[in-house]
Amino acid sequence: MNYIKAFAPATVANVSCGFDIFGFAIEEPGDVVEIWRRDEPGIIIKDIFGDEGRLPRNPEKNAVTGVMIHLLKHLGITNFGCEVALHKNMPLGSGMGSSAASAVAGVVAMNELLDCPLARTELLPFAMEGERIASGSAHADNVGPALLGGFVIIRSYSPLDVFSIPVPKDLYCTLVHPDIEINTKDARYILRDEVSLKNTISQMGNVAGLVAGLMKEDYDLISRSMVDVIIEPVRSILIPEFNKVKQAALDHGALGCSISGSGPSMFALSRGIENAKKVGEVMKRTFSEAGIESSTHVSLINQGGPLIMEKN
Ligand SMILES: Nc1ncnc2c1ncn2[C@@H]1O[C@H](COP(=O)(O)OP(=O)(O)OP(=O)(O)O)[C@@H](O)[C@H]1O
Ligand SMILES: N[C@@H](CCO)C(=O)O
Repeated sequence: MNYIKAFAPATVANVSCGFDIFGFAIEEPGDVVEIWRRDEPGIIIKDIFGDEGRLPRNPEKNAVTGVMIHLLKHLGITNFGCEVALHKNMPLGSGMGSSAASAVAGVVAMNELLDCPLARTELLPFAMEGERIASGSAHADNVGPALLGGFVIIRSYSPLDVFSIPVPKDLYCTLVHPDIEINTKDARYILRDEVSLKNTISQMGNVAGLVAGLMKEDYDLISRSMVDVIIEPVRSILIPEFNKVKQAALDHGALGCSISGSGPSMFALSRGIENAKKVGEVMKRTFSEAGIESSTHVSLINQGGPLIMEKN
């Protein structure tokens, strides 16, 4: 094979109470990566579209190619050469798993170009290295769902233990991205290292409730469990109008609403597409009343993850 074009989706990490351990993928948007094999060894970034010239062109510093370098090294391949084009279809520092979508599309495309020496699940540690390049932390709650699809749980980081759980068929996500930027690195830096026993107990109850609610298709339990007493109170101060937007979503039928990843995007879960759309409209309107432009995506939970769009 000489050419591969691959897609990987945006993701919602944390899902309220599950900091660094819960995430799910949505259907659109997502990043697209193209790779062309070439005769000389070495990876070259040929083009990046949609980043306004802001992303690193050095292959080691860009998540999309950094993961390819890690994969080739692991496989002991030293004489391989290719050119890479990245189509960025989501904003940087968005909380939509922008760096993760690039990393997953990159590692999946490279694995395909090499005739799939590794199974999809085995690509996860390499995709996580893309997150380390982007934010200094190799968290898996964006790359896990972008790679595997579905609602993903990271039970343990060491050893890595990651799996998907079923979700109700009529569960929709509304993702609203206000036109501001927050870097994951900064949003992690402001978190406290210590958590009180009281908050730990609340959070554990909600984590267990959310998993059970999703698996039992119990919408009320999902709703009661979408509470984050540890991270959201600290990070929400970085998002203008957070409390108003959240309240508007809840008042209009959302099961729950919180920060997507490290923000500034906010997500809500709703039962049925009509509810999810209505929730999106009020969230957007509430941002807009404060003079903040935003974009909205309404989607089922993406069960498929990445796609090979073309190969030859
Ligand atoms: N291919 C890439 N796509 C996006 N960001 C990248 C990429 N490669 C490197 N980066 C760097 O990663 C940083 C953005 O990553 P960050 O994790 O903050 O944003 P995000 O992926 O949108 O957020 P989140 O993980 O909260 O959803 C930027 O500083 C950017 O320069
Ligand atoms: N779990 C990570 C996700 C970043 O998108 C964080 O919240 O920092």
